[in-house]
Amino acid sequence: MQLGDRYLMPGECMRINTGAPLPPGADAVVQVEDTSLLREADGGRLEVEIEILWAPSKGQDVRQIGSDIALGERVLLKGTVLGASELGLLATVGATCVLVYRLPVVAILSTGNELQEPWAGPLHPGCIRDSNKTSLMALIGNKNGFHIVDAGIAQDSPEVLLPYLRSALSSADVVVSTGGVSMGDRDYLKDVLQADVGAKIHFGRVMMKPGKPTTFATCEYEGKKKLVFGLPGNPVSAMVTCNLFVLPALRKMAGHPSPLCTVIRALIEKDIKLDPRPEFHRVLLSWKPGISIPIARSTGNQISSRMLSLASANGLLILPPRTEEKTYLPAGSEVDAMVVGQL
Ligand SMILES: Nc1nc2c(c(=O)[nH]1)N[C@H]1C(S)=C(S)[C@@H](COP(=O)(O)OP(=O)(O)OC[C@H]3O[C@@H](n4cnc5c(N)ncnc54)[C@H](O)[C@@H]3O)O[C@H]1N2
Ligand code: MOO
Repeated sequence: MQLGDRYLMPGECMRINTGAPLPPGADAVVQVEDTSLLREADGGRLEVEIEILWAPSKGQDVRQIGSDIALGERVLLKGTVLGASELGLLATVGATCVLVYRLPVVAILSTGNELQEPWAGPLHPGCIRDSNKTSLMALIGNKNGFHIVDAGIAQDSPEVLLPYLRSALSSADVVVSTGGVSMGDRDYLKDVLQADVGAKIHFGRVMMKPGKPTTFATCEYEGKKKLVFGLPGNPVSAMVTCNLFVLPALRKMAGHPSPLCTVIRALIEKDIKLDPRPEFHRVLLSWKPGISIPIARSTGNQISSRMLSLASANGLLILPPRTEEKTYLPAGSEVDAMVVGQL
């Protein structure tokens, strides 16, 4: 008998697969393993009589029409981030064309005479490999899904920096540079931004560790508003300030309803000395059996050049500045921790 051939009468049943429509007249589904075949015909091709081993109840294993999505039900709210499940929902209802925020394009620029491309062979005297661009491209692009442009490595001179900056501004909505924002005599970024690009510097120093020289500017370029984040050159400082300033701004531009990083409470494993600046201390957060709050283990020496302090970290403890009365936090203290990696 084919589905829809005729109405099922009491005492009759039909074999169907999961998800198939219910034959007219049927009001319950019994799993095949709860039946036993009593009689067959046509050399086993026809099932004539079965026994149902457990009495079914009405409506058993039947998904009512509208039980997943009711008629007229709203499947997504405006401002929802389209993750895997949300995209699947849109596919389910055939909504293949939806209005979305355009993701910002981010140009990433390294600055410094001492920088060599990581693939450029052995280091020349006095040089180091540019690691910031790789880290930031991975964090902003691969991990957070924004469009990125490699804006190169600019030498520390206004004449070289300006064309790099112009090209970055032209190709992106947001420019993220590293280096050249502190007090050195070759730190030209702020000057070039103000004098040559007409940018407004909103802030150029922040009371935090790491990240003191973090700079934020906006400008009008080729008729469009652009954002410029001048992050410190120290590799840890660049990554921490990217998490703190750049990613929330990008999420906001992309219409994210909650652009800030997730902050949870954690217990510090050992005493931590406080710094005169509020500090973002790199830690590994993990849970011990029977304790519901995570334990924060410091990743060791916190100097802002030491990427090893960040490589294994999944959290940044938000530590208060040192005062005369409070110079350290004792082991077991509960503090806020920003989540920056897989927990
Ligand atoms: N007189 C002062 N000097 C410094 C201050 C200050 O307040 N007064 N602040 C210090 C702090 S804190 C930081 S952080 C650094 C940041 O300075 P810049 O942002 O101008 O960065 P650079 O001097 O260009 O570089 C610092 C450090 O990082 C290395 N670096 C730079 N770019 C990269 C890269 N792409 N990949 C890997 N490493 C990079 C660079 O070689 C330097 O060693 O200023 C302090 N000084
Ligand atoms: O503020 Mo800097 O980023 O500590 O080294």
